[in-house]
Amino acid sequence: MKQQELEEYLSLYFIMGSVNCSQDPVEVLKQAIDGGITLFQYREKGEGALQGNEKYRLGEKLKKVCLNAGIPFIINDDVNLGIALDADGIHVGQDDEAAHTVQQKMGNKILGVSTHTIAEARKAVFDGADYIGVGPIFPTRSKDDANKVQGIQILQQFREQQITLPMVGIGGITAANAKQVIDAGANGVSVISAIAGADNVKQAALQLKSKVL
Ligand SMILES: Cc1ncsc1CCOP(=O)(O)O
Ligand SMILES: C=C1C=NC(C)=NC1=N
Ligand SMILES: [Mg+2]
Repeated sequence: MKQQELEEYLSLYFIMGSVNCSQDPVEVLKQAIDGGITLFQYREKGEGALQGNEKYRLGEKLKKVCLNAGIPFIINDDVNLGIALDADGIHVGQDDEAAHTVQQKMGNKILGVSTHTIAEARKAVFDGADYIGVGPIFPTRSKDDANKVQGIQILQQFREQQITLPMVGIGGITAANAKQVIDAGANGVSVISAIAGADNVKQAALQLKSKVL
């Protein structure tokens, strides 16, 4: 996929698993798509997350929704699930399978890597990542083992250090702070609770979308 095309997909990158939703996850995804999300990551993780066949079956349903909407479907962490579901890409953290082996397994699928330091960002570039997730930018309650809060300056620092790879900010991003994340140099924002936890999911996505365009 061309860098320019991927940068557009990264504009409003919704991440969600059953743990993050009070409503049916399939309905939440449909409403988020109606609200204008541009990319989706299935991240089934944390207390009470689905496992095995249940995880696979929900993934299958969510992938179908993305396929119908023309939205790329990314799997978090679980490379085998990504391959089994023929996902459009995989997102891995520093403690997951190494990016370069995932690249080999997934062929020319989208490869995203979580980074928290300039060294990790440079390694992700070297390993062939297509984009990097950078954060947590603001305090977050959606990841219990999140690294320390970085603020938007980490995004500015990465650009100053000539990291030109597409990148999204993640962590505590809402309609109130999304614009600063873009102004600091991110190509888009990654969001879990501001959309998945909203009473009106479609409205929440629409509001965020208006801040990142
Ligand atoms: C997966 C992840 N990585 C860094 S913070 C985070 C959680 C983001 O969730 P929220 O958008 O609800 O703060
Ligand atoms: C931890 C993460 C960081 N960034 C992105 C985009 N996804 C993740 N799961
Ligand atoms: Mg991970």
